[in-house]
Amino acid sequence: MSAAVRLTDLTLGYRRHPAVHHLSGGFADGSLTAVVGPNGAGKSTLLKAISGALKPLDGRVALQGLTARDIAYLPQQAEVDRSFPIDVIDTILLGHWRRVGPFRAVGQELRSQAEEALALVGLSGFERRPIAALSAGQFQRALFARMLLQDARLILLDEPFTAIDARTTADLLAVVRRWHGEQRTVVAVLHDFEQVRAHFPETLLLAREPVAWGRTVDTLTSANLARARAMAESWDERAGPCRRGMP
Ligand SMILES: Nc1ncnc2c1ncn2[C@@H]1O[C@H](COP(=O)(O)OP(=O)(O)OP(=O)(O)O)[C@@H](O)[C@H]1O
Repeated sequence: MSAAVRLTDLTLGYRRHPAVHHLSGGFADGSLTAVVGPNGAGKSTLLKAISGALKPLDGRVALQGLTARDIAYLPQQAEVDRSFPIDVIDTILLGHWRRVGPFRAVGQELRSQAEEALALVGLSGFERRPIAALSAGQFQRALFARMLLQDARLILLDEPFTAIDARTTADLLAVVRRWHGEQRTVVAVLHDFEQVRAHFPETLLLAREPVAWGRTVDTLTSANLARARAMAESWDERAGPCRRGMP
């Protein structure tokens, strides 16, 4: 299977402090992959780089046949500002902004698609509710509805089920399965290993450097997890620029 996203000797960081070192590999087209690892392992940083929001310090992210409009990116809930005075249906319709353009009116067909997406995530009847008045789980459902409408080939989810109740998680996992069934490429940062084992066939175990990447059964072994923990214990948060590969 060809790779939708290929990473080549990728090094990422902030103000030249590396957060991900020398990562090479690919997310196969249509694959469903969990990215796991200790706190501070660089998981969110990797998703930001794939989405195009963060420029690599070194190496490259190559998107095969995909442009920015083919990517849907769900940041961690804490990074989303909900104080904006907008209701649920307009939030969902923003998922279409790239296709419709900012100045064209939203037609009835689009509105029906938005309502269908809301029904799929269990939010029918919430169309006119301001987003500030949704629970965390309802808001996450709304963001999934927006991604359904976006119709993206590559879907990046950063801790989509953190602080979300079991029922909402089950409903949103069904949406992830649907995307997988439609051969979209899905990459999700997750912390719950049981959930990963049950629902995600591929896993990248990251501890700033890749510890293992492949089938979940081969990646999430106790030896690999112990290695990732040991690597996390030796991190120096004030480490300087990465010098590996430099003369
Ligand atoms: N905007 C930023 N500016 C500076 N450093 C950052 C920034 N964002 C992340 N970092 C640092 O980069 C490293 C990796 O962070 P990242 O958030 O990617 O890890 P993570 O694996 O997603 O962690 P968690 O599981 O805690 O969410 C950490 O040392 C973090 O402090």
